[in-house]
Amino acid sequence: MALTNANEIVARYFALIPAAGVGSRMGADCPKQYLFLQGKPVLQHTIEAFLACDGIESVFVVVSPEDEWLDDFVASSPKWDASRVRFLRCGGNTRRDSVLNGLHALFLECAPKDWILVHDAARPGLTPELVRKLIETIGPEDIGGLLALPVVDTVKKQSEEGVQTVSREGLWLAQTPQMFPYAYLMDALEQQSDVTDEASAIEAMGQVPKLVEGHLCNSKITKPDDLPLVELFMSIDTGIQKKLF
Ligand SMILES: Nc1ccn([C@@H]2O[C@H](COP(=O)(O)OP(=O)(O)OP(=O)(O)O)[C@@H](O)[C@H]2O)c(=O)n1
Ligand SMILES: C[C@](O)(CO)[C@H](O)COP(=O)(O)O
Repeated sequence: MALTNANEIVARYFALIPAAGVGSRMGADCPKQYLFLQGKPVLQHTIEAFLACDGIESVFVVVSPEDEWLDDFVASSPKWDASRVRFLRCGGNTRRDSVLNGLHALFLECAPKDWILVHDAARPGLTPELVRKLIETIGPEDIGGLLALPVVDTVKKQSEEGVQTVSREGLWLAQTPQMFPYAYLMDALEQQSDVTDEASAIEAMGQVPKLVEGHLCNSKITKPDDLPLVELFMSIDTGIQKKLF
């Protein structure tokens, strides 16, 4: 717990990276977080995006207890300070289970109001600028929020009745990080087991997460075609990306 000189509790920022998926839609011979982009594993890019942010106290990576690639990954990664990067072998059957198990594992490290930035390992194009933008946009009066992209294309909904055009007004595509206070997030995920992201659990508690515009460079690697797209964004000079915000 951080205290100011006046003994006031200062909320800290931690990154929690769910990296315990198998990448079934990618269909690779290893989980997609261990595939290489720009000469580095996807997971290393994601970790380093947070390490480049001074305000991030530590990065916790949740992997599967059965993960057989982690040891080689650690051996070939930079020798990160153990106080800044920690691997937690507590991944679960769903992304929500992995995140909740990770939060439980941090019970003795995090104070209730510490901010947890949950970020998909499969989003390696995250930039420090986007992390800072999220942190700076969410104030102490907010329950928290997430990076997201406003929908700019016409939206079609396909059903047994056929295809309908639905209004894009107010529609956003959720990204990550999704940033919420440690205790509130853990409580929300305890109560909501069938959610695909943290913000859904917070919404189910009657709260309104803040939507902060992200960027396509922060797209999730899900299928094989996503790899060259994300890699292309990684090759764009960061200066240009800064101008895009
Ligand atoms: N049980 C799970 C499932 C997913 N994830 C993580 O959640 C993020 C987003 O999930 P997704 O893109 O669905 O990854 P996978 O579950 O690996 O992919 P798939 O659904 O294609 O199997 C990924 O970083 C993934 O590693 C996790 O930590 N634990
Ligand atoms: C959390 C997320 O990336 C927000 O869009 C998305 O819900 C993850 O979905 P997935 O099916 O677990 O990839």
